[in-house]
Amino acid sequence: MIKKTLTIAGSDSSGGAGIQADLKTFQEFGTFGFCAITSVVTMDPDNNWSHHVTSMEPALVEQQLKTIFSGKPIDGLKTGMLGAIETIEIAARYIKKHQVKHVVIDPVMACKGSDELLQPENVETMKKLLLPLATIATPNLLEAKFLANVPTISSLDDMKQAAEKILELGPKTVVIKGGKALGTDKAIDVFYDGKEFTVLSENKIQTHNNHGAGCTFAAAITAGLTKGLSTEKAARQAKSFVTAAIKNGVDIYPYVGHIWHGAYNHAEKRIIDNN
Ligand SMILES: Nc1ncnc2c1ncn2[C@@H]1O[C@H](COP(=O)(O)OP(=O)(O)O)[C@@H](O)[C@H]1O
Ligand SMILES: Cc1ncc(COP(=O)(O)O)c(C=O)c1O
Ligand SMILES: [Mg+2]
Repeated sequence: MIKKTLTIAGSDSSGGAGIQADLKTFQEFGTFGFCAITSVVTMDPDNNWSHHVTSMEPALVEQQLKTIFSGKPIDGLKTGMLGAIETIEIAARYIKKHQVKHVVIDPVMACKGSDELLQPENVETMKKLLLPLATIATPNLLEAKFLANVPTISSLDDMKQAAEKILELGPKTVVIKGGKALGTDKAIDVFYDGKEFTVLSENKIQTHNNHGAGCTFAAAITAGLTKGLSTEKAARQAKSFVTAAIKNGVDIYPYVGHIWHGAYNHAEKRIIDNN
């Protein structure tokens, strides 16, 4: 039976991140994708592409979840941008009620190129209600800094220490994405399950086309988990998948460049195969 994967996240009107990234990735993995839209992000081409988030009414998010969960069980889900605080509470309630087996919490707080938190008021609720439900949490460096409550993360050692602190918030595993932001030659992520640190490393690609990388990485982990991979294997596969997507990115807008979610299967012809 085809695996059913759900994203509870925002819509990125520019098409590269958010639910757009998640659904495209779910499709590339051969899973059946669902989405509950929490918010809509628009970018202003007349004002330096500044981002604007409009949250959905929580009651409407709940109606979406009610619809989705009235069918056969969802095998795995991810959360991304969450909109209103009440939406976080609703999402946590549905995850618990339906005992979703694989839960990936991508604690989206900001968009690339900005250190400004889009919805700072959401951070505490996300920490308290969602992280304890996570099979894996996937913060980038900025998000890890806020979750671990540390002043900076600028080395592999800092990443490991932050990972230990984030694990105390309740997720079973955490992968901190060093990505482009970490000043290393390689694109390094630190995976930690409470016992061992595993460093996931790929060549760093010199490109601006990385919009949507984090969402795609988390969606790929979600799909991999539903197909029976261990958390570490799912993260490794997601890393290869997103690296191909970054390498084959596309220039569509003058401000940010998008990754191409289909690159692993269609440009590199490597074909995800873990049915
Ligand atoms: N320029 C790059 N070259 C190779 N890998 C990258 C690059 N930028 C990001 N990555 C990888 O993409 C994934 C998403 O990371 P990142 O872009 O930091 O997340 P986010 O989009 O949430 O900020 C991680 O595996 C990271 O290491
Ligand atoms: C709806 C939405 N979710 C998430 C993100 C974060 O995207 P990324 O995968 O680049 O971290 C964005 C960025 O614009 C967004 O618009
Ligand atoms: Mg992100």
